[in-house]
Amino acid sequence: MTTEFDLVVIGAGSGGVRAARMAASHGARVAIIEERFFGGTCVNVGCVPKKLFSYGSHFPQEFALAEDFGFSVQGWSFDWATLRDNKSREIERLNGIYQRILDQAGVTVFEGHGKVLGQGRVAVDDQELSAANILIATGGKPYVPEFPGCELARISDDLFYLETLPERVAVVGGGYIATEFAGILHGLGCQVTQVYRGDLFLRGFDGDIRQFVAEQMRGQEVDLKFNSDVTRLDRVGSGKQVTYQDGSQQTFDEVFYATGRVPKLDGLFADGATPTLTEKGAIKVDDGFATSIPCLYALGDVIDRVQLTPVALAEGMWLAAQLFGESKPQATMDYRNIATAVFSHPNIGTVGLSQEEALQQASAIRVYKSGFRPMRYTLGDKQERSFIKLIVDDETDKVLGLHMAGEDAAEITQGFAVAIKMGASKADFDATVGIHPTAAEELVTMRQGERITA
Ligand SMILES: Cc1cc2nc3c(=O)[nH]c(=O)nc-3n(C[C@H](O)[C@H](O)[C@H](O)COP(=O)(O)OP(=O)(O)OC[C@H]3O[C@@H](n4cnc5c(N)ncnc54)[C@H](O)[C@@H]3O)c2cc1C
Ligand SMILES: NC(=O)c1ccc[n+]([C@@H]2O[C@H](COP(=O)([O-])OP(=O)(O)OC[C@H]3O[C@@H](n4cnc5c(N)ncnc54)[C@H](O)[C@@H]3O)[C@@H](O)[C@H]2O)c1
Repeated sequence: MTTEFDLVVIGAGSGGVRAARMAASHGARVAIIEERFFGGTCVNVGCVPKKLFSYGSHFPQEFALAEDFGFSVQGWSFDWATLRDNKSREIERLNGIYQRILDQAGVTVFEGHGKVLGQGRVAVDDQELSAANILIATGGKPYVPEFPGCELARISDDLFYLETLPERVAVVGGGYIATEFAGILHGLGCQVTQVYRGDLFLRGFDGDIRQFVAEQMRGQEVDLKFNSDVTRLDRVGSGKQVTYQDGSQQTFDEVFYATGRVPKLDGLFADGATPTLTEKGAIKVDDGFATSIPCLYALGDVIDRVQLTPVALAEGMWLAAQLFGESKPQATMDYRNIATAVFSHPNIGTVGLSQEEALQQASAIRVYKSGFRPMRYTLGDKQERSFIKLIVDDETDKVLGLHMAGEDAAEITQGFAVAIKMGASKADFDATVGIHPTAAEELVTMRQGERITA
């Protein structure tokens, strides 16, 4: 049988679209299959609508701040339906753009469910395609643990389409999504309880940052309930009653679960066509994104390495160049020093190692910390603060980690990520003349470090 396509991609999300476009730009005959929405999680129920809601959720704070500058902003009100529907309109526009980008790149688009039938064989619903290579970029889906009443839990997708905004909300989980949702919902006026089973949320982030964000959120009157596990959910009137492991109970209007995501493999493989999976149910790939089946590749959230859009994009570009490019990229994808942000209130920006990780790799480090009240807040009694931390290898002077929580943390961190990726030393930071007055200048004016040995 002749192959119709050099590459068939299943899933038109961040990784799939980028791989398809880039492969086509290298001259490959490419098809892509999408069953739900163009642009995938990030565009439809992830980064983009989340960030739009996050922008919205800062307005009450801005109105209050405006008073300190002499503006009178009284009598404002908020209409959830306007924010939700404006967001949905913008997402529809982006869906169209994604489809057009694929068309313009010469990628053949199929709308339907993609299924791997065997080596080089893919089905789109009832139609069969043949391909020299197949790429799985089907992403992930929310995971909710099994417990009595778990069917009453809402997932992150639901937030983006809620009919009405609940007054009292519980957000269960201590990762990116739960912490971002807690900030958004609180900012939009909900009474929020974030429930986390461990001592302190945001596991994996730098310890000082985790503490700082918890203090700031408590200061904003978000109820952070740590060391709490939900054992059951019951419907009580129009509310949902949470029972905790200690027997205590609380009733909310909505309970969101953000307890991680799992790879999306539903109906993806015909019998006998499933590649090897990891213990956590992700598709197992080698350094070149090859699965255990010849010419079958996978990348993005479905391989569960780093669940971030820019990582899926980078993996897609890498693979397209590797398979079809004239010049091959570096031997393997470089996952070191990937900058990331949590769009919580306050924002977190981070790149490189946390203090805990640095102490496992270096025999001694220097830690520079600065906590301050941003100038914007100094005219009134607002207690918003920012916190910045640099971690430096004491022997080599190389900056190993940069962490910030506070206003503009994500934007500031992105710029500094270039320096850290290039291997900047603390002396390089010191030799950089700051921009005054900014919060970011703090990062090039930190002089008093504390030496800590492993
Ligand atoms: C609430 C939330 C907020 C987030 N915020 C951020 C953020 O701020 N920054 C960031 O970097 N990352 C963020 N992420 C993570 C980011 O969205 C993902 O890492 C990224 O979308 C992964 O891209 P992907 O291509 O692997 O999968 P996806 O974008 O999930 O795309 C997979 C696509 O495959 C389709 N599909 C699945 N199965 C099939 C099938 N059998 N046939 C056809 N099509 C199929 C799906 O419908 C989907 O369109 C967020 C995620 C969530 C849930
Ligand atoms: N700003 C961003 O870049 C951004 C935003 C959102 C999501 N994301 C990506 O999406 C991924 C998924 O986000 P997430 O927040 O769902 O996952 P996560 O892995 O960040 O956090 C999951 C949380 O749920 C908790 N948990 C897991 N199982 C549980 C259980 N049975 N009971 C109670 N708690 C449980 C974990 O302890 C953890 O705190 C993230 O890892 C991230 O890579 C990125």
